[in-house]
Amino acid sequence: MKLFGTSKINEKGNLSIGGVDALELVKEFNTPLYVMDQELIETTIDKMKHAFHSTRFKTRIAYAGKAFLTTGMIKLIESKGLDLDVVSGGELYTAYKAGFPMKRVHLHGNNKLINEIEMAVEYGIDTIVVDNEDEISKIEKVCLEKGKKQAVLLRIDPGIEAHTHHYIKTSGLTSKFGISLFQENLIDIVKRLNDSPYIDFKGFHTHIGSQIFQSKFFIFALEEIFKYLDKLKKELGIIVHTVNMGGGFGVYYKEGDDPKPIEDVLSEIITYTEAMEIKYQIGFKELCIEPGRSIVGNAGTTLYEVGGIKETVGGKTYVFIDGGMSDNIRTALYQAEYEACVVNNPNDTDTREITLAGKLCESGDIIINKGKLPKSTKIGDIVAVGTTGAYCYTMSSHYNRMVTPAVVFVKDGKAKVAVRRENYEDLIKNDEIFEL
Ligand SMILES: Cc1ncc(COP(=O)(O)O)c(C=O)c1O
Ligand SMILES: N[C@@H](CCCC[NH3+])C(=O)O
Repeated sequence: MKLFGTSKINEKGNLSIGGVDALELVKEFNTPLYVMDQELIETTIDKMKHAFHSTRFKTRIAYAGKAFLTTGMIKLIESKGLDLDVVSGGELYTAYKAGFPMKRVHLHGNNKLINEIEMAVEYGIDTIVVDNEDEISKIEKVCLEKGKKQAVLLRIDPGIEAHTHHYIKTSGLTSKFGISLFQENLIDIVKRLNDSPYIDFKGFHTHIGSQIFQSKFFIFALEEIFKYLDKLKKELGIIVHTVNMGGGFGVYYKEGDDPKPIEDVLSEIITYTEAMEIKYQIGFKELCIEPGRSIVGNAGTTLYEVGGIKETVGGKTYVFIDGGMSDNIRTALYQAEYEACVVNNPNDTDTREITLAGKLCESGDIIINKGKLPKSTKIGDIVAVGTTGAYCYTMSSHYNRMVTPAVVFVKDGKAKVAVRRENYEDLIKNDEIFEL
């Protein structure tokens, strides 16, 4: 398993993360356990901030909370000076309760509920990213009622087909997100936003998908947007303040993945935008991005205990773990691939092909298909699965009434609980006993 950040093999030959032996983490916090390498998150953010910088325009990085969000994570994001992208009332409320500055919050969603728009306007968040025409009337109505004006970006779909899994593409002519750049009445929508007394139209947003390795797709998207900004300025005299490029920067999951260092991708985007700005002279002032996975993905490791090993007559070897698709649905949903190791034997090269399977009542409850673990792997061993920092905790479920694992942050030899492990009482706390 490729190790990132502070993960290493310690003097006892065990995997350690943030200076804490993974076996000690298991003793204290049990399994399954999500472990987040705090230092790696912090250094990744620092690298991004350093690379995503221009002397020609302002830059902002908003962390996409959907990747991994807890109150502690929000505090970390705040301390690092990033903005926050939220996509529901629940995420917005978490940010509000965590004391995150609302002037650094951006709200997304293709079907924002009236009460979510009301919360956003009331809290005084920075930007609502308008996803479709119906939403404009909703925002205007809320602003009229509250006597406020709301800054918005319009999410456009530049029709760029990035090479990533079909389910995590968000651009293309049939996408559920945003308004196509090729939609005939786009210009009328822009005019409507620009003329609305309740709306401060700031510019455009786009997000072409997730886990994208080739930076050329971001460049293609930027090119389409800048061409459109030029047209807007020439035809309507509208000068756009902000362009938000979304997130989507790919990370390493398994052998063969070769993402460009994030700082190189971001520098490329800056260089290209500076060139576009010089070429078109459209007077825009601010470039934003919204990375999620590239901030937390490699920083997460999930620890499980092996409960059984089964050799099938068909020649497949299953290693059963005490979690599964309830804590990581990505393999079932996107055919995601991961690497794993046995925590007290991470470098053993005498391996065999295994299927790392969960304990849920579903044949597709697999974390790793065709993985490798030592032949010596046995019941009671602790298995670590790498790069589970993004979209695992946040996509966890209670299927089969599984409890959500604890999340711990590790740094400088200390582990801190970010989310306590659920217990069976938590599972029934909202159930009502009604008369039959
Ligand atoms: C609008 C928007 N912004 C940002 C992100 C974050 O993407 P990623 O985690 O791939 O950086 C997403 C998720 O794909 C998204 O839909
Ligand atoms: N949840 C997806 C990516 C995020 C999609 C959000 N637009 C994944 O795990 O890869």
